Amino acid sequence: MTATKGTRVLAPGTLDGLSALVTGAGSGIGRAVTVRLAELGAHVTGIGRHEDTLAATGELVDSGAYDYHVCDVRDLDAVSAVVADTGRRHGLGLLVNNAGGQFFARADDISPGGWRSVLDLNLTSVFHITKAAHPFLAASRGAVVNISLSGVERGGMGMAHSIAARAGVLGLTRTLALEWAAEGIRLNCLGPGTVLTHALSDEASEHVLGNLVDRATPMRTPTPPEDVAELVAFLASPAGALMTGQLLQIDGGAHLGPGLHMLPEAYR
Ligand SMILES: CCCCCCCCC/C=C/C(=O)SCCNC(=O)CCNC(=O)[C@H](O)C(C)(C)COP(=O)(O)OP(=O)(O)OC[C@H]1O[C@@H](n2cnc3c(N)ncnc32)[C@H](O)[C@@H]1OP(=O)(O)O
Ligand SMILES: NC(=O)C1=CN([C@@H]2O[C@H](COP(=O)(O)OP(=O)(O)OC[C@H]3O[C@@H](n4cnc5c(N)ncnc54)[C@H](OP(=O)(O)O)[C@@H]3O)[C@@H](O)[C@H]2O)C=CC1
Repeated sequence: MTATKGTRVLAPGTLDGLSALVTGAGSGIGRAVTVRLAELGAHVTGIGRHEDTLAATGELVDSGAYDYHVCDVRDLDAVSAVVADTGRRHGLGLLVNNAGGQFFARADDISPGGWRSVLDLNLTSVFHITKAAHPFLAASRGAVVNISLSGVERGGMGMAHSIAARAGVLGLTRTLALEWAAEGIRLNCLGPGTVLTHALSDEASEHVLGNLVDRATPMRTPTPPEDVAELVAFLASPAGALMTGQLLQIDGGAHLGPGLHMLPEAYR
């Protein structure tokens, strides 16, 4: 495995005056996105369930550039209220739907409750948050970035619920890109490959590093969260003004390889 370091290319001040809302801002990709948006001049409001991690993200950015709300994105009334509060106080030029996750299991082992839980987190919450953000995004001619998965269009073993949810998000993204285009609102999906955040640390490293990175990623490198953050910032910047309805893979070519599967036997 070769690891690349995150790369910063956008100029300081690129996002001056932007107000952004980032779900899952307390860790991993969401934290990297929050830090980079703030560095580029944005004000960021973070959402997550754990106050300690959300507060720790705040220690990485200039004071005044960040605030947060403790909220479960599956609590649709509560999260809609957070979106409205943020929009009223700061305006809203960028929504990053990043909070997400799943357990890894073959489809036969996913119960109705397990299915509902993952769909609620990765699809239903995205619909409601984005809808709540609509009036504020219309006022700012703003943008939405939905964090998806590399390979969402091809399937991934052990992730039937999550892949179905992210495929739903892709359909939602493209539909709203059409419905809201006249208001100047743009929506895109990013598909990271294997990102070595703590969320994957419970998985056997032999599988994550040996199979997902070395065997299933043509460039044999994980995706740095900072690279995902730079692409989010690009899409929010004037340079992304004509990009909408896209799924951008940022995965070292993993979508072209044998697939990212969460069942190790897929690689035997
Ligand atoms: C192409 C590919 C690209 C692949 C791209 C490259 C690799 C990608 C790797 C992706 C990495 C990430 O996304 S990392 C990101 C994020 N972090 C995570 O995913 C960890 C967080 N995960 C979670 O919190 C949970 O999985 C999740 C279900 C979403 C949380 O929901 P809840 O808190 O509601 O969970 P619970 O109440 O405990 O359980 C709800 C139901 O789910 C069932 N359930 C929970 N865990 C279960 C398990 N291991 N096996 C079976 N069933 C399970 C329970 O039995 C319940 O069902 P009933 O008993 O029937 O009611
Ligand atoms: N790591 C990887 O390899 C890849 C990850 N992704 C996706 O990127 C996104 C970020 O993942 P990553 O940074 O790796 O993992 P993390 O687990 O670090 O991030 C997930 C974040 O979402 C928040 N979150 C989870 N559930 C909820 C909820 N119900 N309400 C509010 N916030 C919630 C968590 O905060 P808290 O627990 O405090 O609520 C956490 O900050 C996810 O959608 C993931 O599926 C995509 C491709 C690959």
